[in-house]
Amino acid sequence: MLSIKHHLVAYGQSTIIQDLNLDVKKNEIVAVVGRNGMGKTTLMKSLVGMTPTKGGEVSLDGVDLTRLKSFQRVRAGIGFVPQGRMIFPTLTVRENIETGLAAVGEKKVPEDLYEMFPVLKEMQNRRGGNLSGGQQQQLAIARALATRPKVLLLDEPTEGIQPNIIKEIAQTLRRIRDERGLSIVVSEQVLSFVMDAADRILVIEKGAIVHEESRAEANQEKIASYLAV
Ligand SMILES: Nc1ncnc2c1ncn2[C@@H]1O[C@H](COP(=O)(O)OP(=O)(O)OP(=O)(O)O)[C@@H](O)[C@H]1O
Repeated sequence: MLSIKHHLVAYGQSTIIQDLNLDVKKNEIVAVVGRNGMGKTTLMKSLVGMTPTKGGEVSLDGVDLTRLKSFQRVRAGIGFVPQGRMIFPTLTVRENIETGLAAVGEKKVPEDLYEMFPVLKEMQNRRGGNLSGGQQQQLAIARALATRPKVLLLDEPTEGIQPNIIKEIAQTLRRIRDERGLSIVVSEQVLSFVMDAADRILVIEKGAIVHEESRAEANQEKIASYLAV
C-alpha cells in the first residue's frame, strides 16, 4: 500500500529523517509516536510533499510519488490533516470542505461525508472558527477525506483537544478505516489515544524508527519510556 524506503529529509545541513523505512498495509492504522522535535511533523510534511526529500522512495499502490509535487500526491491518494488542523476560520464549514474538493476537481460536498460527520451538516453554514476544537478536527478530517485518499496522514490530531473528545477521535479513525477501507498513519504523543486507535505502534527518535510493536502485544511501559522527557 504505502511504501517508504530509505527516506531522507534534511533542512540545510541538518538531517531530520534518517534512512526511514515503513510499509503500511491496506486497512492498517499505524501510529508514529515520539517526543517533541523527533521528526514527526517533518515526516508527515515530506510524505505529502510540503517539505522536499533528499533521498529514498515513496510509493502508494505501486505508483511512485517520489518526484511528485504536493497536489499530485493528493490526487494520487494522499490525504493530510495537519498539526493544529489549519481550517480556514472565516470560511464556512461547507466552504472549508469545498477547498478539499477543489484539489480533486469536484464541487459538491458528497452526502456520505455529512453522514459520517452529522454535526458538520448541521453547522455547514457556520464559520469554521466558531466550531469547538473537536468539531474543527472533524472538519479537518472531512476536508482531507473529500479528496478520496487511499491513505490518510494525521499530524498530532489530539493536540489541544479535551481528554473526553480524544477518545472520540480514536473511534472516528477506526470508523473511517472500517467504512472506507483506507490506511491511516497518525503521529502522536498521547499513548492512551494510540492504544485506542492504532493497529501498530512505531517509536521515532531523532528521525529514525527505534521501536515497533503491534497494539495487541504492546508493552505500554516501554513505549511510555520513550515519550518521557
Ligand atoms: N523549517 C525548518 N528548518 C529547520 N529545522 C527545522 C524546520 N522544521 C523543523 N525543524 C527541526 O527539525 C526537527 C524535527 O522537528 P519536527 O517538527 O518534525 O518534530 P516533531 O516530532 O513533529 O515535533 P512536534 O511534536 O514539536 O511537532 C526539530 O529539531 C526542529 O527544530
